[in-house]
Amino acid sequence: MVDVARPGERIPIASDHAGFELKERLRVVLGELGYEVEDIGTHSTASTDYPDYAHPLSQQVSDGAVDRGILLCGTGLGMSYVANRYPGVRAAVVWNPEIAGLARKHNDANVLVLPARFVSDEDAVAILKTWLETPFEGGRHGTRVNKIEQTNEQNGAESPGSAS
Ligand SMILES: O=C(CO)[C@H](O)[C@H](O)[C@H](O)COP(=O)(O)O
Repeated sequence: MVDVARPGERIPIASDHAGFELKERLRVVLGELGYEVEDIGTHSTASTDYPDYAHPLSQQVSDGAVDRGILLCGTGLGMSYVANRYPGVRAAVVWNPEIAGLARKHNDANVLVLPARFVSDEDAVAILKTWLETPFEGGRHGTRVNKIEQTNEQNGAESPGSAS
């Protein structure tokens, strides 16, 4: 589980070419909010492959080198596919501030994924601030989050077809 972001915290951010311009905007906002931004790239609008940027950021979050990270691509989907393959990563594609809050409150999302071609700069900033500042609620949600990476057997669920 991750706490709300703290001033001075190192936060990696990465995008493909479709998310580059919004990444540049959010880098400035993160700096203004007092965070240490690690820009993994990409560094232009030249066509790139999103996994090349999602993998290094997700590995850092999975390893515990950082508490959280931010990914951007056109739809957010490709970045989220990659990030959620990493143990301990809970990457949420978010397109409005309400979902940003719920991704933190209910899902303890530690990677924010923005669909850069489908959100305005204004909404993206509101989403980012909500995600950084909203605590996880724990309780029943903690029970559920803990089950994400457990197998059916560990969860005590009956395997499909096991009913006698
Ligand atoms: O999620 C994606 C791919 O699954 C992103 O939307 C990419 O940014 C998008 O596919 C890039 O498309 P392009 O036509 O190569 O610019």
